[in-house]
Amino acid sequence: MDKLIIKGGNRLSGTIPISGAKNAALTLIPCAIMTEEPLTLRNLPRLADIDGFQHLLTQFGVSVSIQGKRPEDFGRVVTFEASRLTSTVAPYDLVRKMRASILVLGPLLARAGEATVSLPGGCAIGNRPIDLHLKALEAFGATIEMAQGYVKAIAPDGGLPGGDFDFPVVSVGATENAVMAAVLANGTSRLTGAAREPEIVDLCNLLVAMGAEIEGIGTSDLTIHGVDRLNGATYKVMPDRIEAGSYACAAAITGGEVRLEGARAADMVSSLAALRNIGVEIEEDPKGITIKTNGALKPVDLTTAPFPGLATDMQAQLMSLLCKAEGTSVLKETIFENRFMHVPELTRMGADIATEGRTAIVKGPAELTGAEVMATDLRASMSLIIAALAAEGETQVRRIYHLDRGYERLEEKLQLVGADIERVGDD
Ligand SMILES: CC(=O)N[C@H]1[C@@H](OP(=O)(O)OP(=O)(O)OC[C@H]2O[C@@H](n3ccc(=O)[nH]c3=O)[C@H](O)[C@@H]2O)O[C@H](CO)[C@@H](O)[C@@H]1O
Ligand SMILES: C=C(OP(=O)(O)O)C(=O)O
Repeated sequence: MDKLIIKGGNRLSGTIPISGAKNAALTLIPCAIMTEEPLTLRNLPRLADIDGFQHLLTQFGVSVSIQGKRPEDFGRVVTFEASRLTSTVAPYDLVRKMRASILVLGPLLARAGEATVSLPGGCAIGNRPIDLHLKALEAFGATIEMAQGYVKAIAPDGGLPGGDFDFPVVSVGATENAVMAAVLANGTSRLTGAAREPEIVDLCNLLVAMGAEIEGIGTSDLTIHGVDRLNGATYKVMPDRIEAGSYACAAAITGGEVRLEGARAADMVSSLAALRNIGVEIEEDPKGITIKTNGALKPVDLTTAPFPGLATDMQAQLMSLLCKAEGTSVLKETIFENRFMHVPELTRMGADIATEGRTAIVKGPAELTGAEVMATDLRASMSLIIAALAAEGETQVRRIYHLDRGYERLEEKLQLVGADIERVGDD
C-alpha cells in the first residue's frame, strides 16, 4: 500500500487547478440511467469513487466511453448510454466500497419501476442511515422491502405517482435520490426541508437540461412536475468547493500565496468567511480565488451546518489550520457523530486538541512536528497533509487510499506550488 512522505516548512506559492467536484459527479452520473439517449459529462475528476461508480453503471447495462485517458489530461469527458437496462440490482461488492452507490436507487426506480440496492452500511465518520431516502420514495408511491441486506423499491404499475415529503433532517443524498425519482413521476412532487448544497443545484441544472421541470432550484422547497421522458445532454461538472477549500487551508498554514484556478467563490461563502476571520486574505474573481497569508492567524469558533452553513467536509482541514492560530478555537460538528478521527493523529504531531462529544477545543499556536500518522477517512487524511506541510521535519501518511477517493492528483498539485511531497510504496 502506498504512503505519502511530506517534508514540512515550504511556503506554497503558485497556481493549483481545481478539479470537477466528486460529490456533484456522484449524483450527475446516475442521471444517465434515466434516459435512453447519451449523457456526456465533462470535467469529471479522476478518482477511485468515480471509477467505481462508472463500473456500477455497467452492471445495469449502461455503456461507458471515456475520452481523455492520457495522464496529462485534467478533467475527463465520459459518455454514458443506457439505451436498454439489463439489470436493476446494485450488488454488495460494489456498494460497500462507495456509499454514494445508494444514489442509483431513485434513478433505477424512475426508469425501470424497480431497484434492488445493497444497504451501504456505516462508515468511519458515523452511522449514516438511509431511512430518509426510503421515506421520500415511499411518499412518492414506492413500496420498500428489506431482505438479506438489500433494499428493494418497487413502483406501482404505470410508474410512481409522485407526492410530497418534508425532510425532518437536511440530507444531501436523500434530497438527490428524491429529486431524481420525482422528475419521471406521473404527477407533481413537493420537497420541503430539502438540502440546497451547490451539488444539488448542479444536479437540478443537469436534469433541467435533460428536460425535467423543477421549480425552486437552490432553495429548500422544490416543486417537481414529472415528465414522460428525459433526453440526453452534455454537461460540465461544477468545480470542487471542498478541494478548493482544502488547498486554501494548505496555502494559509504555510503563509503562502496560491491561486485556486477555477474555484467558484459563490459556492464557498461560509468556508471563505471562516478563513477571512482566521486572518487569511482572499481575492475572488470570476475565474478563481487567490489566497494570501501575512502575519498571525487568529482563533475562531466554528460550527458545521447544512449549506449555506459551514460544510462538515471542511471541518478537519480548518482544524489543522487553527492549530497554528494564536489562541483557543472551538469547533462544533453537528452533521456526523464521529468526525474527529483526525484529532488523535494531529495530537501525535504536536497539536493541543481536546474533544468533548461533538466539540473540539484547539489551543494554538502548536509547534507541529512530523510523525508517522494514519489516514482514517477522506477529509481527516487531508487535514494530516495540511498539518504536515507546516510541521518541522518529515511526516509519513499511511492508508492514503482514502485520499484517492476524493483528491485528484494530490501530490502533483501540491508539488506545483512547491510542497515537498512524494508517494512511495509502503513497506
Ligand atoms: C457523496 C456526497 O455527496 N457526500 C456528501 C453528502 O453525504 P450524505 O448525502 O451521505 O450526507 P447527508 O446529508 O445525507 O447526511 C446528513 C445527516 O443526515 C443524516 N441522515 C442522512 C440520510 C438519512 O436517510 N437519514 C439520516 O439520518 C446523516 O446521518 C447525517 O447526520 O453530504 C454530507 C453532508 O454535507 C457530506 O459530508 C458528504 O461529503
Ligand atoms: C464524506 C465524504 O464523502 P462520501 O459521502 O462519499 O463518504 C466527503 O466527501 O467528505
